[in-house]
Amino acid sequence: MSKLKDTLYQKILDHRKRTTKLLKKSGDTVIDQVTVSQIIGGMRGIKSLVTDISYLDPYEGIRYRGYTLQEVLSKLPKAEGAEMPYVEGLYYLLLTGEMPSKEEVEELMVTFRNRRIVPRYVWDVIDSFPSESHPMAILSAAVMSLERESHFNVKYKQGLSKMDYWDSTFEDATNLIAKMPLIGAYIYNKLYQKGKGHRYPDPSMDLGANFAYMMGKDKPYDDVSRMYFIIHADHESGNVSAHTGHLVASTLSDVYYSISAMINGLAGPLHGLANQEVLRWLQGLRNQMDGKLPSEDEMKQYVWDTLNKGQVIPGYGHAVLRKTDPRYTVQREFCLKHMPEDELFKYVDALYKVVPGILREQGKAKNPWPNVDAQSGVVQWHYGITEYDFYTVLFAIGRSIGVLSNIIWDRALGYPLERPKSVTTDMLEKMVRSTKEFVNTN
Ligand SMILES: CC(=O)SCCNC(=O)CCNC(=O)[C@H](O)C(C)(C)COP(=O)(O)OP(=O)(O)OC[C@H]1O[C@@H](n2cnc3c(N)ncnc32)[C@H](O)[C@@H]1OP(=O)(O)O
Ligand SMILES: O=C([O-])CC(=O)C(=O)O
Repeated sequence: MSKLKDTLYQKILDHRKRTTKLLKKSGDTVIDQVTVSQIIGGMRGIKSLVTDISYLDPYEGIRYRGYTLQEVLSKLPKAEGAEMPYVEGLYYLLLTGEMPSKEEVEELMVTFRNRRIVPRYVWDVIDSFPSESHPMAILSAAVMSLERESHFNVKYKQGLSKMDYWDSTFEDATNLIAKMPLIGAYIYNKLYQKGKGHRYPDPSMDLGANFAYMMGKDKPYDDVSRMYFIIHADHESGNVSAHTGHLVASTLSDVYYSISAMINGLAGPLHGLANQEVLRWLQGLRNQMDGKLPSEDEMKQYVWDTLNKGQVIPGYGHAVLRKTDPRYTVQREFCLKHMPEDELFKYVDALYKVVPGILREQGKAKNPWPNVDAQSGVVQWHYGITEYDFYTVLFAIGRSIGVLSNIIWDRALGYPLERPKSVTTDMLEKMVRSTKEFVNTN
């Protein structure tokens, strides 16, 4: 057994006792109450999921296993001369809650390298898509086509004990994380770099550096990839992509079905696709300006015009956050260091100064501050990835690391099939009436 798997197994054994005790001794304790507006309004704020991989505080932002993003980026082991840590180390941290040593990460890097093999039929699936297809549709199909590789499915058919579900799920998850960057880069090269062909992985490189190599990008794109995959990896369990992955996996569908579903959820413009929308929207402004930087008033007018058309400002607002997203800040600091003179970055920075005030004045959005998507596309654009349809594929590669870590733990703790209850509008109205009558007669 590898060091990671062994450490994980010990953690699982300890954690099972905590979950069993909670269920046995406190199963009836009330944790939350649900209002009509929560039921009609997308279940905001209802505490109904459990995960120890990450937690999102509305004012502080995400913590992975208790560590802020700044702590994760400074404490995880790095390659010699690299600014950003190994992505592989993040997987170790998310799974075990322990900050790995360099040796532990190196062992895991070998595991990943040995699994960077994508069957030929996956390339055929990708090649068979028409060129106008969205890269997220291609990614989703490519991941789902791998379903026949699932160890979990084989073992399940052989009669697997519930206690052992996590083990083959871990193997599937690790295989998929190793393959995702190869699939992403292949899609990019097929759609946008036709003449160049596809580069096969370099076994001497870590996940981030190898992705940059397969994309045909020089330094510091290796660090950009590491930063990007790490900061997008998880955002607790209620966001659409994480929740979808968990929900589908709760039926004991394998990780390929679950991550394909996760990808489909991420592909909507209110969620992950907002990062491409930001670039599309910014290009609209740029075109209007005929190359010159807009004045503050011109910028404000563009924002108001968008709102007055009944559209949202992409990259702003959030269902949980009530402050600037720390993932925005991490990328902003990277931009200030590496590309302060970039024209689009100047647009993004100028928007930061005007959009929150306008959203406050409009008075609808509960959070007027920027989220991760407002900054991520501009970094990619700077390094030559100007095909913004591709950006959510990068998000999906990162997000799969967190969602897969969660799915392994779901299986380890025996979480059941997810199945909340729905009611009819008639029932809601009756419940409201009976509550009012109760209040009036008491
Ligand atoms: C990785 C991520 O998924 S981060 C989010 C990425 N998405 C975006 O950036 C898209 C733009 N933002 C939004 O559409 C929203 O802020 C969401 C979807 C992220 C959150 O939605 P909600 O939790 O419903 O936000 P909230 O409660 O603040 O919405 C209240 C109203 O403000 C509006 N609003 C929220 N954010 C914005 C915005 N950026 N621009 C304009 N209006 C907004 C909502 O559309 C809603 O309007 P309505 O009452 O007419 O329906
Ligand atoms: O948390 C959310 O709802 C959306 C988000 O920022 C993410 O999933 O990264």
